[in-house]
Amino acid sequence: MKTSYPKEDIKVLLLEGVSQSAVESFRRAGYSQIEFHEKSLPEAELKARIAEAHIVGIRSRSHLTKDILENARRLIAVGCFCIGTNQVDLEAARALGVPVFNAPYSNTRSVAELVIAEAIMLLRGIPQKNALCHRGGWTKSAAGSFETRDKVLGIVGYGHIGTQIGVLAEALGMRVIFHDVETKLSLGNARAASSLDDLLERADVVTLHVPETPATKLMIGATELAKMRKGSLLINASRGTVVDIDALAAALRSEHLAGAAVDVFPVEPKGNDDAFVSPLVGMDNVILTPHIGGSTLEAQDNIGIEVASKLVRYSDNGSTLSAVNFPEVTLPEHPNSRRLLHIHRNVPGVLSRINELFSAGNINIDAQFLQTDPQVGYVVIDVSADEAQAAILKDKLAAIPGTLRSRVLY
Ligand SMILES: NC(=O)C1=CN([C@@H]2O[C@H](COP(=O)(O)OP(=O)(O)OC[C@H]3O[C@@H](n4cnc5c(N)ncnc54)[C@H](O)[C@@H]3O)[C@@H](O)[C@H]2O)C=CC1
Ligand SMILES: O=C(O)C(=O)COP(=O)(O)O
Repeated sequence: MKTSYPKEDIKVLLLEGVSQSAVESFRRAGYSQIEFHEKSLPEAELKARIAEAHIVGIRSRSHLTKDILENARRLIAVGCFCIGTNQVDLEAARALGVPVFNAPYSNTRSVAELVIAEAIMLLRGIPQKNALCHRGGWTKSAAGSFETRDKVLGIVGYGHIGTQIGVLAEALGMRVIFHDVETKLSLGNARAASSLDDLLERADVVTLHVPETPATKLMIGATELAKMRKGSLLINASRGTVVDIDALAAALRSEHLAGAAVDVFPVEPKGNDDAFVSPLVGMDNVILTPHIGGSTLEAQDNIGIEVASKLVRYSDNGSTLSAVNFPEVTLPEHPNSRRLLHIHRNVPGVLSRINELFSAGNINIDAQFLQTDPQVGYVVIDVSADEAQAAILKDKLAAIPGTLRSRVLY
């Protein structure tokens, strides 16, 4: 399918070593201009590279701020090749007419498996026993070692990952309680705690699976850690901003907590060559992992295919289904029509200007699709027009006041 840019002119910028399955998906769909970087880029370079790109693919490291997005004048869409989308200013992207896609389930299982493994390891005191053996020590003892069976697992954020962990934990015989801001269907025998405090006071292992939002920022600080049971364990594979890391270090030093497993940090190295600095470094009872909760080959492969296919679909066909910041439209193929895409500020008068344009030009509309949210309107118009007429229509659409982005698909 031909788009208003010939496919060979569409520039795809892929950062942070997204899976090769993404590169292959773009190539199979006919995209040849693919710039691939193993790492995230420093801010100035990111700004410069993204200004040239039509499609950009990132993971959790690259921060797409309002300033960077405003500079990306050619940008059609953003793909987060991960679950979290907090690294993108979604409001700014929406206001610019740029849909953002992610992979909401493809690494769920990988995070859940890691958390279950960590719960078992922490309950057995393996991190400190392992560290001691590496130093030539030997403590064969059952002191401080427990089975998971019958222990209480407290899940904070009972969404895709939290529920998956609950199911796996029950298979081990754990008792699962959870806390969420939404009312959630309990899976298996899991029970909602009456509050976050209730959960913290009852759980042997607390595991965090909330997104990064203003409400979750530092939601686990000194006060919350003090409410956890003496000798209990904390796992954080959500976002580094959720836990006050200095307060966690203090709770571990005072032995109020028996151990922790931490995958995400308030400040993370930009790439594999940069140094990792944290107050938790050197604590034998802490499992430290470099934000690899979702980093399995299976997950990355699936994410590459899933997000690339959403980006290709939007680029080729205009469908925005499952965009996280944008009016969602599922579109049929349009074999016998030219398809015009018009994204505009949702202000009075834009739609009537669009329709006037077609009636004045005596152009027959084969199909029209419209979806709006309070800020943005997305209208898709299939017309019986030849290539030249469609190009003229596209220019006229782009000149309508309030237009954010417009494209034509031939
Ligand atoms: N370590 C890693 O590599 C990975 C980390 N993640 C992180 O895990 C997070 C969760 O992922 P999913 O389970 O897929 O998301 P989800 O959206 O399915 O679940 C999040 C749950 O948290 C709840 N929640 C939101 N704010 C809350 C609050 N203030 N208090 C209590 N509950 C609250 C929501 O209602 C929802 O049920 C992601 O947003 C991402 O930041 C995700 C994948 C990999
Ligand atoms: O999926 C997520 O939200 C993650 O945190 C995983 O991020 P990553 O793709 O490993 O940088």
